[in-house]
Amino acid sequence: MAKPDPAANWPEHILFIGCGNMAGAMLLRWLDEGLPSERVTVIRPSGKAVAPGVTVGTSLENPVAPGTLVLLGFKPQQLGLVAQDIAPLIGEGTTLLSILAGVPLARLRTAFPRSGSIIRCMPNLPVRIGKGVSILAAGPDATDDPRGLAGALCARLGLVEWLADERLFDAATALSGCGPAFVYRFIDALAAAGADLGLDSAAAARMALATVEGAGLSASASGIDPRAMADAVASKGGMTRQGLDVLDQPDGLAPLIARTLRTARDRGVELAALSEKSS
Ligand SMILES: NC(=O)c1ccc[n+]([C@@H]2O[C@H](COP(=O)([O-])OP(=O)(O)OC[C@H]3O[C@@H](n4cnc5c(N)ncnc54)[C@H](O)[C@@H]3O)[C@@H](O)[C@H]2O)c1
Ligand code: PRO
Repeated sequence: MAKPDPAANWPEHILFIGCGNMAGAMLLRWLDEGLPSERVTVIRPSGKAVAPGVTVGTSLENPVAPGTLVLLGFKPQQLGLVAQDIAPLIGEGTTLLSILAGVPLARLRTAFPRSGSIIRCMPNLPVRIGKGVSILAAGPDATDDPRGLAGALCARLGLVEWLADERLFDAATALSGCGPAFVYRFIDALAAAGADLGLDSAAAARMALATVEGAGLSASASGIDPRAMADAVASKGGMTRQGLDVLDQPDGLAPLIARTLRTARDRGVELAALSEKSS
């Protein structure tokens, strides 16, 4: 039987424009998954190495070859300045995958008028271990192959959700793009509350992290609704219900999280405006 080709099902080339925390996590996961490193070029002002075998440069000098997937991994506020330099080098046959928070497809098309299909992607940091979430949206000018390519690449990072209505992109970003930070805050708060009750603070931090990890994994393994999972923890007449009653008060956890997501979502509109101003 023929050996599987490790280079199969990857784009001919992936060009990263900017490769910090988020794009770096995506790249390292794809390399772990078998993406041949010689197919990757990274452009970043620092010129610092990313991973063995990956070519790194400080600026884009030559036209990008058709068949290349170009991942935009810099900050939304830098769009105008970066596009001014690189857009003339990105033409037909390329696919643009943008992870820029807040920046709509229409703005990306204006910045990269000659590029092939443009797809918006909102990943989150757990992609590094294949447990991420990637939200995807494409405009009507995106053809089937680039959509399939983006979907397949993101499937290697964890859950993929396509959004039919791009207007919900900032809401989805607030939930899963920003979500890990909100969960990390919860872990911190759980640990601090335990320490406040007299536990050793390092032990409380270990317990809080393992509790959130175990709770997430068991909810996803069981497929049971989290509300029912909470009820299973709350023995009748026991301690948990008293705690849940505090969280469930009218000014408790639900309105706090709703306000958190709304505020994060609304920043997307401001980022879109800043991406307009940066040219
Ligand atoms: N951090 C996250 O969890 C997360 C999640 C989803 C999406 N994003 C998006 O990812 C993008 C990057 O965010 P980050 O948190 O990784 O920030 P970061 O600061 O870690 O990375 C930004 C990268 O852009 C590079 N850069 C700066 N100027 C550049 C230029 N002129 N040309 C090319 N590269 C340039 C920097 O060197 C750096 O590597 C943002 O658009 C953000 O909205 C981030
Ligand atoms: N990090 C990016 C931001 O904070 C987008 C989601 C997570 O804007």
